[in-house]
Amino acid sequence: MRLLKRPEATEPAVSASERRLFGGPLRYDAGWSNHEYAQLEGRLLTTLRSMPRMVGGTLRLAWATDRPALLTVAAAEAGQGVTSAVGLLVISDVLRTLLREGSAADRLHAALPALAAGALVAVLGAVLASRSTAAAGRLEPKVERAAYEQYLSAAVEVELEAIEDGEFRRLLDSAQWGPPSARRTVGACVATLGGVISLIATAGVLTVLHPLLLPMLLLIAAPRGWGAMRVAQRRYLSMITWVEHVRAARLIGQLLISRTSAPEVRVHGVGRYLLGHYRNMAEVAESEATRLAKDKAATELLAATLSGLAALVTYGAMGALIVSGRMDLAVAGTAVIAVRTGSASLGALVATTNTLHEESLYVRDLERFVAEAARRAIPSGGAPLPERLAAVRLRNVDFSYPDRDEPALSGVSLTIEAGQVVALVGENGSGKSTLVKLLAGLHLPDSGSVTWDGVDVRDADREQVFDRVALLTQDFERWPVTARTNIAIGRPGKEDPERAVDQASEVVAAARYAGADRIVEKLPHGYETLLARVFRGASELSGGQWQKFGLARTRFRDARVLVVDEPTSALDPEAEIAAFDSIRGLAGPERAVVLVTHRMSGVRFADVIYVLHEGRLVERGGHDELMALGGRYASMYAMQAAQFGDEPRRRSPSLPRQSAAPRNDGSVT
Ligand SMILES: Nc1ncnc2c1ncn2[C@@H]1O[C@H](COP(=O)(O)OP(=O)(O)OP(=O)(O)O)[C@@H](O)[C@H]1O
Repeated sequence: MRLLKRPEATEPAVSASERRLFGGPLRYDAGWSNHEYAQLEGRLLTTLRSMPRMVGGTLRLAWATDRPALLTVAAAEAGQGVTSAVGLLVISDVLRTLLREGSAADRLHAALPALAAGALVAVLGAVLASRSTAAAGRLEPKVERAAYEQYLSAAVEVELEAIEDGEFRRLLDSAQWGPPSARRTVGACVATLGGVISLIATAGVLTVLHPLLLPMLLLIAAPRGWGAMRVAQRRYLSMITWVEHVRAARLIGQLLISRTSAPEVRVHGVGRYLLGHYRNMAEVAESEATRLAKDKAATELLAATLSGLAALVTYGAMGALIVSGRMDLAVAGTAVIAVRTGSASLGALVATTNTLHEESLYVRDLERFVAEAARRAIPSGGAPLPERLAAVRLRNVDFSYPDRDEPALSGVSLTIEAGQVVALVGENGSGKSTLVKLLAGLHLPDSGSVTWDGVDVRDADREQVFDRVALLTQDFERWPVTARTNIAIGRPGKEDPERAVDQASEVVAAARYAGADRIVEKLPHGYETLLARVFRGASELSGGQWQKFGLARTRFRDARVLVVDEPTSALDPEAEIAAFDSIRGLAGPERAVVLVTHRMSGVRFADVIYVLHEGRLVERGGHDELMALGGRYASMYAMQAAQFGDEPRRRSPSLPRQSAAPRNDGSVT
């Protein structure tokens, strides 16, 4: 039986709103859309055959997290199957005793031991069910937690390049549904196991009672099973096809309530406009829900009719067998009960099998992600780096992003020495941030080398490379934690409870250094103020105030190479001057500062200035040297100075087409 025919009607109608807002149906570039194909090709046998492989991963996880709970569930479910089989045999025995000849009192008396045994078996069944529920309840959250930990730890260990790769991100996206699905898979496994065992038990008893009873049970249960499977499959297909539409409607809802859109929503009247589109899209989605409900009702009615007809045939056949003396009345009575319970459990089994299949699709995504993440993980171990830094060298470095034809860096060679303040300048997209990521070991060069005191980053223990870098990037993280932790998170390892006092004073010193102490003074709970407006009692900072916290964090990290990328973009003029002073002060005999900025005033003091243009290094030298050269740097500087009219224009502010000639190795003469 084919599980699913793809009815044309499930294709979402593109609403006028979707067309207007998104130019057509909104399709998330998400990995889970792959399931559509898995489902479309699904057939009952294929589903059943793939089941052990698909639930294997979850069961292995359950085995690893709580072996006793898993064994308890399995034993309790098997025990319940046995009790239900014994229960049926007891019923048969009781009926046989009650239907034989003799006075009612005698027959009842004779049936008492079997009745008592039946009661005992029922109690045992209930105890086993409660044991199974308790153990499964203990197991499920543990499996979800273990799966989520597996997901998160795999994600944090991969190379940055993987995180920026669209394919990998799709996998990352689809795998996030894996942990809750693993939890539900445990529940569905338990239900399926219980269903299978009780079905085997019922089938066994029926076969013992009369060989014709088992085929009869299947005849009655099959239509209901088919109906349950069909409804579940159609619901799933509809969910897959319509989820994009539902998400699009939800996206509009989020835009209406988000903080950043709030001013335009009000002033530009975007609120009423989007609300109308939301209603329009919701109505289209409701029509799909109505279609599904009608389809479900029709399927269930058809299944019930077929099942009723099968029951009629079965009971008719049983009647004929009884009349012809080929079936005992007591056996027939037991058979009626067994057929009813058996058909109900077969229907439930089909439904749980379907759930199991659905959930395990998501768990399989998680498994694929974990395997791929392991393949793309940052290698652990490697050559150690010397404790004191002498220099970091880039030699003939080429680097391209996977989805770009043009290289982001091409033949770049430069040296950063301890004690230096090195500035990287260049127009937008010239490769400054990319260079910084290579320097920090976040990306590896396609060719050429990056060496830390002679050790190639490819061979180095990357943890040691990271340990020696402090990063203050343009989009540095504004952690939703307290002011203190926002600074201390710069070096989480310093959070040793035994040196809590030291740490507190270091946080204060770092804040003072960056000028963040004056901000803290005005916060309602000082350093213990939570910085995230979304939480109750928290405070929010302005962009410039956050930059001061970023600088304080960098200072607190106290690394060998401090990289500061556009650290003053949101600062007022006074704060900017102070920030550049602080940055200059960060350099020390064993520490280098790499400054990336478009503020030419902040670059003047650098020991060496490197100018990048379209991924190539085109100029290098001190401020005076580069001004005298009259190349790209001099033009950029003159352009900014000219805006204030306080510096004589040395030349036209337009950038030169050809600046100082780069040497073959990418460095500049
Ligand atoms: N993650 C990425 N994936 C693909 N291309 C990227 C990525 N990051 C940067 N690029 C591209 O690489 C080139 C260099 O970018 P980079 O961010 O290094 O420039 P930048 O000099 O720091 O620019 P800006 O001054 O605007 O910060 C640009 O063409 C940019 O579009």
